Amino acid sequence: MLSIKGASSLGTTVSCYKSSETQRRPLSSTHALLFQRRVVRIPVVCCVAGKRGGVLIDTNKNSNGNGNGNMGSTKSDADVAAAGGGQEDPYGEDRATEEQGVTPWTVSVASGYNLLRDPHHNKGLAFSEKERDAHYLRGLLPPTVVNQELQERKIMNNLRQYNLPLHRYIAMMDLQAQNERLFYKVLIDNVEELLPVVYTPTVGEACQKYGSIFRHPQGLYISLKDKGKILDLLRNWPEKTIQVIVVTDGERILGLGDLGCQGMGIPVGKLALYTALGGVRPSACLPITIDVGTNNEKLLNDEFYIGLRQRRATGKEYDELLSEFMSAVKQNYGEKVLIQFEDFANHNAFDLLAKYSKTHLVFNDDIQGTASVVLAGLIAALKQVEGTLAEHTFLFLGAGEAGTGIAELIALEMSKQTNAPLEECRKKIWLVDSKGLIVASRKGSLQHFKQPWAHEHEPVNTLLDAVQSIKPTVLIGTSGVGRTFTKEVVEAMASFNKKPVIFSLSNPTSHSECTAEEAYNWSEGRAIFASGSPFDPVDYEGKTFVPGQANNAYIFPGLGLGLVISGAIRVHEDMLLAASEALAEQATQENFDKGSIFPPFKNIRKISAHIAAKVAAKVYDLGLASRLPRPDDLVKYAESCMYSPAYRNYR
Ligand SMILES: O=C([O-])CC(=O)C(=O)O
Ligand SMILES: [Mg+2]
Repeated sequence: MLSIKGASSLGTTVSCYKSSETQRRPLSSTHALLFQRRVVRIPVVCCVAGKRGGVLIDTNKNSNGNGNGNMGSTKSDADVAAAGGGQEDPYGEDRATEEQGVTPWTVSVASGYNLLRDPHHNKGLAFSEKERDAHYLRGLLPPTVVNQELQERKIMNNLRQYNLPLHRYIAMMDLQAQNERLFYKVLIDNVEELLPVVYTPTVGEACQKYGSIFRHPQGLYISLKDKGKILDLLRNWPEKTIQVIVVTDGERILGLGDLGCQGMGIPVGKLALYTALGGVRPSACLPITIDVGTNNEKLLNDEFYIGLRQRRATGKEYDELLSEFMSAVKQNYGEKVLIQFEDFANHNAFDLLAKYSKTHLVFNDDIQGTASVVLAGLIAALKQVEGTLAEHTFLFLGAGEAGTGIAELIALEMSKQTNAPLEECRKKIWLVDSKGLIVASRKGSLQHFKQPWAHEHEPVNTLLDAVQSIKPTVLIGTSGVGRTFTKEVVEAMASFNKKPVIFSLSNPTSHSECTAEEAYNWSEGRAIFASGSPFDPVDYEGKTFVPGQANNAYIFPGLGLGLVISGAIRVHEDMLLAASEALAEQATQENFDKGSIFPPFKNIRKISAHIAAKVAAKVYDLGLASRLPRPDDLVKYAESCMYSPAYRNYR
């Protein structure tokens, strides 16, 4: 465990120890070197409670070299709660006292001008009079002192003045870079309004224009040029205790295709949600983009493009870079860091997941996260439509990561419910790709992830013909192509289903297979509809429908929190099923009455805590947890671990 040993006066040299509760030992020479390299040479002022203070900026928060600062901790839930949010206070920052020393790994004290420019500690006008005196801020701020609530009101007021969502996005990113706690406070308190800004659909536009709106670097960029040096790059990142990494290679950003290095907006956005929705500490989150080039001609010719100007590396070159990356992550952060693969193209996504799920704690959001949220939606939908999962027939438009991932999880759940073999359950599920219905006669030319879905049937070329021939009760769009659920398709669904279940999951909004309005209008208000990107409520013949958003943002923050708090070392499909059940349980009759099969996002932190608890319980049951003992009340424990964005007082 880390500790900071006090130094009582200006300029005092601080001795460095890496300590555990029972043992202290001096730093090794390598650690000392590392330490020196990063020391910001300004006088060390603080650490003794009651003396003139300072804000500790620990620029080299190294732990035990594998990022498992608190592994095996047996602190009680109450201790964790007292630490004030986040996962077990990995830096010891909330617990430093005179009795309990903590190591000053390159500790310096932010004060004055630097403090105002440090996003982790800056409070802007909310610095109190006392803090302004203690931290050399006098004169650097106008005289007024305001609280965080007023700051939040001002930000929301400003954001609402912007007509363009992209301008709101830029303003939010600027806020994150200036005052992290205020950013999260604003996002958490206004989640329904701001989710479409920091996440889909606006993040899609931001990625398309990322080069020209680029102001300051976010996340870690690893490119082909860094081959052989990835471990060094990871060590350049200022935070050492990382719990969640979201990584993309930018090849399939939402439904927008190859955006190369500009895909960085996605890991940044997803991790903002890990913190805001799931309560993982921001300092424990690391967004990464792996730049292996892009095949997007427009970007290659764009003078503002920020990535490598070359076509994508493939084959051995690609595999070797990814393999070096995965090894470096494990070496630097240990076994328990969660790596979320995001927006990789199909041809890499399935292989990466299959390869690394055996050796790392990995999860593919587009395959597994989407599957888990859609299954939750179906479990909830079946409370309104008759029949069990196995009694329904499913048709997908799109047989990529989302389509096959959802199909597989549905089949798995069906198989668990009925004890029927998985292969039999798969036969209830049909997929259409760009070449028509996936049928047995196409097997020879199908990519491996589509093959389990090639059932006996004569060839069918169009979606409409497939709908008329298969007569599905559930139609799910994961094609990435907008407006493909035409009037004829929706009307056909409504002609043989009392309540057709229709999910248009492609993102962003412009790629949705149909709009909420179309689904309700064309089905005479009978559709049970959900979409991947948000749609406004729809009035149909005097009734207002509030369409649900079947977006993986419901699942990954809670799932990740559950994995982190239990110290999981591998992801198992039962954990995804547990997450689906937990989410489905949170939808109420009131939501159903309004036409939504999902609970509102405004309750997302509570929902995430429930998901985390169910996932963690599964991790413990499967013997894959490394954080022992198992807490008695996992929901309470999950809640107690969640980061809170309220300002801290600086002594
Ligand atoms: O980001 C989202 O909204 C959902 C998602 O993962 C994708 O569409 O790739
Ligand atoms: Mg995605």
